[in-house]
Amino acid sequence: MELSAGVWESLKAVRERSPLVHNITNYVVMNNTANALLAVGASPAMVHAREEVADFAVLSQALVVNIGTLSPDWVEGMRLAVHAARQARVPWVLDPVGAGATRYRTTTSAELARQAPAVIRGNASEVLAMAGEAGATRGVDSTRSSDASLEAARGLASRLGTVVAVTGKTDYVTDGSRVVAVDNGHPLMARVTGMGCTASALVGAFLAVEPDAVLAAARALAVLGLAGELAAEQSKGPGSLQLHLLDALYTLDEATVRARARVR
Ligand SMILES: Nc1ncnc2c1ncn2[C@@H]1O[C@H](COP(=O)(O)OP(=O)(O)O)[C@@H](O)[C@H]1O
Ligand SMILES: Cc1ncsc1CCOP(=O)(O)O
Ligand SMILES: [Mg+2]
Repeated sequence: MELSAGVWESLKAVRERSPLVHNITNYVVMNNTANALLAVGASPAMVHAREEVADFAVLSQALVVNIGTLSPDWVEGMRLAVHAARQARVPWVLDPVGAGATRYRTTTSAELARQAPAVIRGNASEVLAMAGEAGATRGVDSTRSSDASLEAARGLASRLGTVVAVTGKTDYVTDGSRVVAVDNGHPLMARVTGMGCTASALVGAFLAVEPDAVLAAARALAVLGLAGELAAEQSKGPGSLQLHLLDALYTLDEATVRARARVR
């Protein structure tokens, strides 16, 4: 199948099956992420207590672990959720927010990355840091282009036997040998916090309906990027972009997806 053509099939499947997506994510983005998952047709739940994460992970069709506002209790919850998800063969996504900025973020990301995530989705700085390049990260935003981290993404994917999705102007998804690029998106997206976190959450929803993790991630990123383009056409700035993005995710139709998804 031509790569862009599969985007609609997966979006349709998410809408029809409404997968339950378990998120352990950060305080900053919980609301945006849950709303984006609902808008795309999935069913979000934000569940992080150590006492319940394992039970919840096995009820879900995908787990998304985002270390954005990590603390020891939460990291323990992440470990328990990932362990349960792996046992139950529930695919899971790692978002290593701010990897490289502090030792705690870098070591926690590295530890979780060894637990067979289906996809690691990060920005260029985070992927470079996870690949071992010191000094690539300043905070949670990227200082590098996705192009500059593609080789690091390939190496990381090969080393871990996983799929790495590095986002930015162009998004790249790789398992170390295959590389799929997604050209959808808009620069205004980088001015709204939680856009990458939303990307990771949508990757979770698409993994629930598409077992090929490279395709699932690329299709999710195409949907988010295209929704971002449509939203930007109606927005004066980041505030209205956030609002219009949810409407665009909800109203995306087959003709628009087939005409404008740019996956190669
Ligand atoms: N300059 C840009 N042009 C087009 N799309 C962008 C740009 N920057 C970010 N995006 C899009 O915004 C989403 C979030 O990515 P990114 O900003 O890389 O993550 P993070 O928020 O984790 O730093 C991705 O889907 C990406 O394609
Ligand atoms: C600002 C911030 N600080 C800690 S987590 C977070 C959200 C980061 O979200 P994203 O990586 O999607 O921009
Ligand atoms: Mg991020």
